[in-house]
Amino acid sequence: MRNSRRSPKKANLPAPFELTIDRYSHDGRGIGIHQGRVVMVSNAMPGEQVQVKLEQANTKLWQGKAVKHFTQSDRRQQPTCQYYGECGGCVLQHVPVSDQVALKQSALEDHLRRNKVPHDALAEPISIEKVAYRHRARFQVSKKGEVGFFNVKGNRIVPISQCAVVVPAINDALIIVKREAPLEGVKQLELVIDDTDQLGISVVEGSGASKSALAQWGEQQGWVSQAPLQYRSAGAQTWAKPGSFTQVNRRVNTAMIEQAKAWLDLDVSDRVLDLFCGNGNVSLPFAKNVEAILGLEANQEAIDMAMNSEQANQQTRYCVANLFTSPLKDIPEIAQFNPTAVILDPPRAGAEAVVKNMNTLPTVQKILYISCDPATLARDIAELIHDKWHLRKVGVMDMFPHTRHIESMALLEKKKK
Ligand SMILES: C[S@@+](CC[C@H](N)C(=O)[O-])C[C@H]1O[C@@H](n2cnc3c(N)ncnc32)[C@H](O)[C@@H]1O
Repeated sequence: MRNSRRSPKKANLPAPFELTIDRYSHDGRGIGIHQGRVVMVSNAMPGEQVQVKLEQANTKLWQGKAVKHFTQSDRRQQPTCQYYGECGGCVLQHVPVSDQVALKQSALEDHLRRNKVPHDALAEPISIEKVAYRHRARFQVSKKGEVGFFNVKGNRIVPISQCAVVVPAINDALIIVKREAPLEGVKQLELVIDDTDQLGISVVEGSGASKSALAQWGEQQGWVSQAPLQYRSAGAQTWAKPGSFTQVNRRVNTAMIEQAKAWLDLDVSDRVLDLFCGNGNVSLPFAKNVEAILGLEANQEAIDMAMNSEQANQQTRYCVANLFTSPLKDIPEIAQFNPTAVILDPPRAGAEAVVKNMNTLPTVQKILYISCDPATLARDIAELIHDKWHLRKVGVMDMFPHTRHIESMALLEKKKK
């Protein structure tokens, strides 16, 4: 009942109408005003005159897609992927990459403004690869055994034969998987390639039987499913098993770590606390140049991987901790550590509980925050600058070109008294 009042059923949605697009939304859709209502339109760019077919409408916001372009932006480019418009992944392909980066920057600035975070000009964005950048990809598998990605609405699988943003080796592996792999009981699978060109395969979602069947089949192809894969970024070696978190864009990952090093500017007297450390990807490259590293992370397997890195030594320690539920002061490993710098790389939910407790770590002078959601980043920075911290640098990293994802990095320094 409540739903039908807020959002009319499809049949009751207003008929298609003409709209002038004024600006981009945070996620790269076009925005126009129709009869006093904000309308967000996919596949529409500022300056364009389009016909909008509504897909959802509530009292404040209407959402739809452009089904006809009466005028087109001269910035519009022809999408190269045959699944554009259907696949929910690379929805910004009609926008040149430089404009995609600019709109991600303006989304970040808007979140900072809304959270009343003053800042200087954004840092130069990290933007490197435009296509074939993903070294790890998760594919949905339908009940009929079709392999692909979810559609734009996320309610149907679009079967695909090739993906323009994965590396060629994963596209080649995908052909073999579709042709030969035992996919019964598999709902989602991952294909990944490491920095030694070893392929990995794993079932992310599916029955127990499907996991062992696919693993066994993968091993017959010379691919791994249980053994760790090996990565090298910014001079450090890390491990991760297929199906585990790794930064998917290897070149942007290296550039991100190099930027983290340059911004933090640490020396041999520094003690680094790496929160949400995963397999140590960001902090292990600091191992030779600082006094000590302590990494905390919820996932035991990731911690085991960090401890097995070539860079792990007497001065590096990685431990399991739930950073959403345990106050920093109650985590015993931190109590004796006296960090001078904190690296924060949380999931999309951000690090609210951590930043609210940052004053329990009085020795910290610098915080480097890596974020996959500018809304929670801006919220958390606002909390910090309210207290003892200055925002020194902030900028975007185009980790996922053509998609709506926005990755950012911020550096905060403690205010001098
Ligand atoms: C964006 S990843 C970053 C990982 C790592 N810094 C890297 O670059 O590979 C976020 C990490 O936060 C971890 N995480 C999620 N929830 C957590 C929690 N409640 N406490 C601690 N770690 C958590 C995830 O397991 C994941 O490894």
